[in-house]
Amino acid sequence: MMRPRVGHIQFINCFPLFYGLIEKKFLLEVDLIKGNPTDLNRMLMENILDLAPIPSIAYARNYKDYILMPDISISADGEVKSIYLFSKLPIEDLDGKKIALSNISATSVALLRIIMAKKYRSFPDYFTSAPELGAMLMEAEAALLIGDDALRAKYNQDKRLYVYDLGREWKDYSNLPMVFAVWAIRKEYADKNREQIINIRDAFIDSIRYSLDNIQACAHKAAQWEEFADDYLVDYFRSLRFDFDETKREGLLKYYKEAQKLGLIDEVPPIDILEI
Ligand SMILES: C=C(O[C@@H]1C=C(C(=O)O)C=C[C@H]1O)C(=O)O
Repeated sequence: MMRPRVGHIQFINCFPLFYGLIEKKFLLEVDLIKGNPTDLNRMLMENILDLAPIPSIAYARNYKDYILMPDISISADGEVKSIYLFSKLPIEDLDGKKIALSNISATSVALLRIIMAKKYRSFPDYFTSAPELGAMLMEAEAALLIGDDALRAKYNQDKRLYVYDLGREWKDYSNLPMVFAVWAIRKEYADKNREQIINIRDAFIDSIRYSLDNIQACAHKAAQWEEFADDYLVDYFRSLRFDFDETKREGLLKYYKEAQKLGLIDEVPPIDILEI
């Protein structure tokens, strides 16, 4: 039998999922393929992967081919600490101004458009850019970074800039958590491989629990090749949410409804979760 082909987001936010797997040697039983979230979605579409974490908005665009893994997501209920708008002006003053968007983000790009339109009644002039803050701010009034780029830029924050956490902005607007990534499974694969999926789900849940129980060691390892102090990542891992409970699903549905109203997705998909 083939080993399941599982995607892995190459961001620090996924480290707690990964750390326990390394420690417990579960990695030997799956083929783990790394990439950024948008690449992983493409590989899932092309049947190079069986299941993968993907930007939550990518599920809305491909839901007919996918079913969702229960119980895991990458979410935040308030501050996310790795999705920031860095701005030269207060956010209230960005209507009609240029905003540079990280080209590795899908979910947060749409989230920013929603927040600007609904919370601030602003319609900036958006353009996509490589995720390099200095270069972005040469051309734009504000810049959106996600993942490790955002963690690094915030760690070395330029005090002249206004900084807005999009998890916080969303919570203030909707009073709900925000789901940034979901685990999508190809439907064909899900139909035939229930046992494997249960094993993978359980391994991830064990891994997250192990990582959070050993959070100092986990953060120390994640910070190994970075300039961050361990505690910066301890704090980060504690603000992320890795479950996919009722209120997360409610938050996700609300996000999809808002995205659909702004024409960012064609339809609001059902939150179709594999029953296992
Ligand atoms: C929390 C994060 O969520 C990520 C944000 C994504 C996006 O904006 O498209 C996609 C996947 C998530 O890993 C982050 O990377 O900072």
